[in-house]
Amino acid sequence: MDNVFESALDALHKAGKKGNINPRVLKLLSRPKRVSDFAVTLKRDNGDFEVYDAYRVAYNDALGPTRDGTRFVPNLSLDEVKALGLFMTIKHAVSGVPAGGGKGGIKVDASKLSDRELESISRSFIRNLKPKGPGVDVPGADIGTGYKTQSWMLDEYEQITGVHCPQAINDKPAAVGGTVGSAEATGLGIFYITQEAARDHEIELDGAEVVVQGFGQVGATIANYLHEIGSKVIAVSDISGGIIDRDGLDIPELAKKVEAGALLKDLEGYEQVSNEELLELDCDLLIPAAVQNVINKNNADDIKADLVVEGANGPTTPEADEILKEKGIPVIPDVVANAGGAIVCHYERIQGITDDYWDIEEVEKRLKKQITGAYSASYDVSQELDLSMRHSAWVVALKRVSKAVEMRGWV
Ligand SMILES: NC(=O)c1ccc[n+]([C@@H]2O[C@H](COP(=O)([O-])OP(=O)(O)OC[C@H]3O[C@@H](n4cnc5c(N)ncnc54)[C@H](O)[C@@H]3O)[C@@H](O)[C@H]2O)c1
Repeated sequence: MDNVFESALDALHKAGKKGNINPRVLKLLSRPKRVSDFAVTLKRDNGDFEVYDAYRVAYNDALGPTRDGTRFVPNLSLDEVKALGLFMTIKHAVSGVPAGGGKGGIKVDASKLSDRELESISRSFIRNLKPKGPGVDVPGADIGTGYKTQSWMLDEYEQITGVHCPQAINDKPAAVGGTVGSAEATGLGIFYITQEAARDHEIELDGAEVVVQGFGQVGATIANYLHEIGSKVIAVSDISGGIIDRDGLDIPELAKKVEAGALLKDLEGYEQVSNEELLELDCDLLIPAAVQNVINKNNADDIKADLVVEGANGPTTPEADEILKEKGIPVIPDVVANAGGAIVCHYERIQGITDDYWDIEEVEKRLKKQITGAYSASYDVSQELDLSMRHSAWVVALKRVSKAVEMRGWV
């Protein structure tokens, strides 16, 4: 299935059937509630003029205001934004976050823009979106956006309304009303989930052999947490390729080199491994934390890990999911495993609304309780209905959305 939105709908209907979800709710969830499709213009530094496609999708808001990321990427499509809006609806629902799913973005290569140009399109995105505020829709960050763009978006929103309102935009730095712990939230959430899953599948993490694909914000963070508790991270990779050491890599040392700008393939003194070979290594735990569709029908049969925890969004295709299930390899799905960022965005909102800012211990304590709660709810349903964790996570989420939709009398 090539169309990303069709694949998302396929997942929706499969889970809906397995979970016996009200067909009217599935019908309602088969398209977004609201789509904004608009233009963002830019006067380039060199005098050129550009018009970019921009979108914001409010997928479903039965559980609360729509929330989540804004993607600045050159190949953005409305179907991709719709699919991501549905995924966020599921991720918030399974995590117990009182929010609906939203997503948006601009079809632009942000890496080719100067800071002034990036500021201009970030502000223009907010002006042209005409956001209705934190009770309706809250844009956060995603690929190509981050602290800088979110600070400009917040400032633009506040300039328009004339009111300070940190809860209107997510993923801001703490200096403008963001939360501490946001940068590590996804990696830390994956760490908590990995501890739960390792216990349920009888894997001793102390000394466990771990492979991590992707050594960016998510991959390096989870590799480091596991290294700290004595796991042997035997292989890691980035877009340039991977490195392997069966005795365990020195993750803090590697992180320093990568933060300084090194690519893994250029590091001297390491045995190299390709991204494809890395996924097929014999190990206790495999964490794909880079891009989508890396475990697919071509390599799923050769995966030898005892447990897969999805750090990236959509790293396993539906066909590969079936193959891994037949092989008895449990997969902890993205909607549960990498929900830490979305959960901590919720804490960012609470802190913005109350003007009461928490310390890191408070953020981490709440994250652990909330994300492991999502894991347990999904695990219990997977045992009860004999489903994969992916299907059970969707069923848990759909039941929660369904209840809210029905109580509101929408179907
Ligand atoms: N950052 C978050 O809070 C967050 C939250 C939820 C999900 N995710 C997902 O996690 C994944 C990683 O996000 P991130 O924030 O760490 O990104 P990042 O840009 O910080 O790091 C990505 C890493 O993957 C590597 N990479 C890129 N393309 C690759 C390829 N084709 N093969 C192998 N490696 C490749 C990069 O070199 C880099 O090491 C993405 O799928 C993202 O959607 C991130």
